[in-house]
Formats: sequence, C-alpha cells, structure tokens
Amino acid sequence: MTKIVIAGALGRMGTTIARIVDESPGLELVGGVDIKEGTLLGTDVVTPDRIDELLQSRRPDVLIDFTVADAAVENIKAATRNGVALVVGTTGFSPEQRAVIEEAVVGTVPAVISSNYSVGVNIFWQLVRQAARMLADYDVEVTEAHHRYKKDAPSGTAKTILEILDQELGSREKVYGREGMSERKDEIGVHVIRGGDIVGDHSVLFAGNYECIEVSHRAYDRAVFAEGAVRAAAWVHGKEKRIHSMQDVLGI
Ligand SMILES: NC(=O)C1=CN([C@@H]2O[C@H](COP(=O)(O)OP(=O)(O)OC[C@H]3O[C@@H](n4cnc5c(N)ncnc54)[C@H](O)[C@@H]3O)[C@@H](O)[C@H]2O)C=CC1
Ligand SMILES: O=C(O)C1=N[C@H](C(=O)O)C[C@H](O)C1
Repeated sequence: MTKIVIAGALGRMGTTIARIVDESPGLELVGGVDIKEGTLLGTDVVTPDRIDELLQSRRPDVLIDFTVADAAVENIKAATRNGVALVVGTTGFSPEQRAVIEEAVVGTVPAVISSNYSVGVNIFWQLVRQAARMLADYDVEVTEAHHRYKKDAPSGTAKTILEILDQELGSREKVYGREGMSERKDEIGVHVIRGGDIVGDHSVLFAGNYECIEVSHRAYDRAVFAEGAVRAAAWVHGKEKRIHSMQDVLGI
C-alpha cells in the first residue's frame, strides 16, 4: 500500500486528488496539510506548522503538493527532511525557487515535478516541439486561458511551452500582450485570459504567409490533472533520488 499525504488538501486540486486516491486500489490517503485544519475523507488535515509532526506520525511514502509557490518550497523541504518522495504540481516558481527545490531534492528523495499532469498536455508538448522544429521561420504566438481564481500568469504549462520553443528556435524575445504601436519583430507573443471556470486551455499558433497551424489542448475537468498526479504518486516511490518528469512517468 502506498501511503499519501496531500498539501493543499482543501483546495480545488487537493480535494479532487483525495477522491481519486480514495478510489484507487493500492493507495491510501493518510493525511493532509492546509492553512486551516479540518478533515478530508476521514483523515486529519493539519496546518503547515505541523507538517513535520504529520509526516513523522503517519509515515507517508509520497507527499503530493498542489499549493502556491512559496508554500510548496517549504513543503518540499519538509518532505526531504523526512525522506518522503514528492509529486509537485504547484506552478509559479521563480528561477531562485527552482534552484532551492533542485538542491533539496537531488540525492535526497525521488520527485516528479510537472507544470501539467494531464496525459494530453504531455503529448501536446511533444507536438509543439515537432511543429517548432519544422516551422522555424513562422511567427509564433502562445495563448492560455484559465479560471478567474488562478493566481499565477502565464500558467506553468505556458512557461513549459516557452522553454520548448526556446530549445527548438533559440531564445526569442517574449512579448506579453500588445498595446499601441507595436510592429512585430522576431518575437513570441504570449497572451493570458482569465475568466469564469475555464479549466485550462493552451494553444500555440504558427503563422506563415497564406496559412496558419494551431496546436491546442483543452482540459474539460481538473480530474485529468488529478489522475495524472495520482499516477505519478504510484510510480515515484522507490525511484532514483532526483527530479523526474511526467514524461518519465508515462514512458514517452
Ligand atoms: N501541474 C498540474 O497539472 C496542475 C497544477 N495546478 C497548480 O496547483 C496549484 C493549486 O491549484 P488549485 O488547487 O486550483 O488552487 P487552490 O487555491 O484551490 O488550492 C490551493 C490550496 O493550498 C492551500 N495552501 C496555501 N498555503 C499552504 C501551505 N503552506 N501548506 C498547505 N496548503 C496550503 C490553500 O489554502 C488552498 O486550499 C496552483 O499552483 C496551480 O497552478 C493546478 C492544476 C493542475
Ligand atoms: O491553476 C490551474 O488551474 C492550472 N494550472 C496549471 C498551470 O499553471 O499550467 C495546469 C493547468 O493548466 C491548470
């Protein structure tokens, strides 16, 4: 039985992940962490100041973190202090925070860290890479749309798209929205939409003369991210002590 603690247990992703863990044979939810204490599917949810106590008393195999960047860094450090494997879905890390996470994880615990746990997005990233390779002289525009409550922008998934484009096209300037006189140069436009309950849309437009190709992904339910994160949690326990990707989990 793989025992799991969820950080961000009472949030949109935390509650969805808890339900899927509860329905999964071989996985057991043994606790949660959130800024207010409570209960979730019969397990205790404790406040962040009690995370070490929780990890030591419940002895989980995996901590799944879907919180906010500052909180996730502290939760990741707590997991590494206690030898607990990690699945991190939180987005919005600064480059400095990424370096702190890498330093804490590598050689200490196995971790899967991904800006998007959906199988479809992991395939979509590969399609974007392939299109960029073949359409290097086309203009590129990235658009993402999410619900009104999303805190970080652009999304983690969009930032991963930009990393892929940089790898394939060289580092082009990023232009975040446009207003006024703005003649297009050799740049990548990045456009962020926030509204309602949009679960998560991403698209990459490759525009040439007389034609456009658009590669896009739309999530209809955040269960698609939660299922991927739970799959990563079942996979990560016992793996090499370094940062793995969701593509490693999927073997693609
Ligand atoms: N990688 C992926 O596939 C996905 C990533 N996300 C990311 O996951 C994160 C959470 O998203 P949502 O669940 O929609 O947000 P949310 O706001 O509904 O949930 C976050 C939860 O974390 C809690 N929290 C804050 N500080 C905490 C701390 N120190 N310790 C424990 N819990 C704490 C909040 O009280 C809240 O309940 C965001 O960064 C989002 O971008 C969301 C969906 C998919
Ligand atoms: O906050 C969200 O909701 C999502 N966040 C992730 C991101 O920032 O890319 C993944 C997904 O699009 C939903």
